[in-house]
Amino acid sequence: MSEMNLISNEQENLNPYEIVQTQIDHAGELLGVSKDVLDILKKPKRVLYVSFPVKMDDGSTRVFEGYRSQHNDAIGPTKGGIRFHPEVTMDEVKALSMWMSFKCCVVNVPYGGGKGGVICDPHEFSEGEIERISRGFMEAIADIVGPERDIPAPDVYTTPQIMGWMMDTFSRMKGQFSPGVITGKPLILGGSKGRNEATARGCVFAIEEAMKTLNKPMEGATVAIQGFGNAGRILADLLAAQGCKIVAVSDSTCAIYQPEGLNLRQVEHLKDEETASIQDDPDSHVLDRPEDLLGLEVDILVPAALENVITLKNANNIKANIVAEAANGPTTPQADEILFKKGILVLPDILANAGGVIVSYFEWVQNLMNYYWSEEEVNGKLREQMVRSYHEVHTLAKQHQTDLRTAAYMISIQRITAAMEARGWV
Ligand SMILES: NC(=O)C1=CN([C@@H]2O[C@H](COP(=O)(O)OP(=O)(O)OC[C@H]3O[C@@H](n4cnc5c(N)ncnc54)[C@H](O)[C@@H]3O)[C@@H](O)[C@H]2O)C=CC1
Ligand SMILES: O=C(O)CCC(=O)C(=O)O
Repeated sequence: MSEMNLISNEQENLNPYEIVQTQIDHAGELLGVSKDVLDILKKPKRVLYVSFPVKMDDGSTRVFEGYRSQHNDAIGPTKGGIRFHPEVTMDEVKALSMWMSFKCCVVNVPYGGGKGGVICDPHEFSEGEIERISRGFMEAIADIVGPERDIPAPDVYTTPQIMGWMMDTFSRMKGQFSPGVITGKPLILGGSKGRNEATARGCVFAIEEAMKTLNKPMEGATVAIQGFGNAGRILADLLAAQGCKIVAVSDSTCAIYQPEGLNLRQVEHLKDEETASIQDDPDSHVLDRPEDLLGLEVDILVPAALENVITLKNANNIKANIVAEAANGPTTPQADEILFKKGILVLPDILANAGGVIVSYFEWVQNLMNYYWSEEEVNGKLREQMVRSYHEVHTLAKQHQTDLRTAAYMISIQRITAAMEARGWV
């Protein structure tokens, strides 16, 4: 990490595509891999831009834009979620697809990385409009996805129901039932038991191992979580079940804090109410600025929302012992360097949130076999894969006296390089 020497007074670069390129260069340099290899890894193989018309409820037609990026398919078909968010950009989707490649490799899932995004805020639309946007996007990308080509999944503001509509659209277009084209589906359409909780559950397994590394008990550990959706909310429940005290959570509207521990049932109930919000929780107080959650004195900090939240500006304020990145790309390279110097153990996104794609892989395998596993079997295999990967990364980081992110990239780059060599690409 010390070689990075990235801290400067210049304004920080927050472009996620350039950030992932910096991360690749840094790990590649430590590994001594050739420039040819790095040149391949630093660009996605294919990025599709699409625009598609959608009939709105008021009879008007609106044109939506989106992207699907496929980074590297040396090891297998590309894989990764689809995000519906007003701030989606092509560079963001490219970066997310690249993080997917390294994520799949570090946990030994035989996929390359892909990612998609539609520029929209689903909160503005009716259910029928969201269905038509989902079907329209799948129709627009159908030529480049498929069970053996590229397999989407849920991400920010997309749901199992959306995966179901997309699967249906693809199956109708191809004239055959194709559950393996997408994962994170409703169970009745070939979804896997445990997929909905998998990102959070995998992150808990990584946190447990990290706490053992630090000789700290889970019981009583304090936790702050930014983001209260699929990843953050389920993490709160699972960590509370391990005896952790969830003292703060936030969503896109505000952050709430209760040093004695939040009443999670109450907060969840408010989150589910159409007419209420977590800020109505009578037993906690709303932080002046939502980002103040990041600087709370807690054992475990979990960014579980969007990119670039721990930056040069606030990294020095982070007081947690562990930062567990349930979100993709929450920490910038410059912030990473500061956290490393402060002795904070960062569980990097490509490891910490890999539970989602691990169980997506299990879902795809079950779809291809048309034979389905119990939840215990899924969770047991997930635990095995997360624990083994954590220790591989941690051991390498110790050997190289570097941070876990760099070690995770080193493992992934070695594996992708071996596949590219075996295929004769380099
Ligand atoms: N869903 C999955 O299987 C996986 C998700 N991830 C990552 O986890 C992160 C969260 O995704 P999901 O939980 O799936 O999305 P989600 O749509 O279920 O939830 C997103 C949550 O973030 C909150 N949020 C949005 N903007 C925010 C802000 N500025 N500050 C605080 N909270 C904010 C929303 O209110 C919502 O509670 C993303 O980075 C995603 O890429 C990573 C691996 C797998
Ligand atoms: O489940 C998957 O295939 C990918 C989930 C995802 O988008 C991610 O890990 O960031």
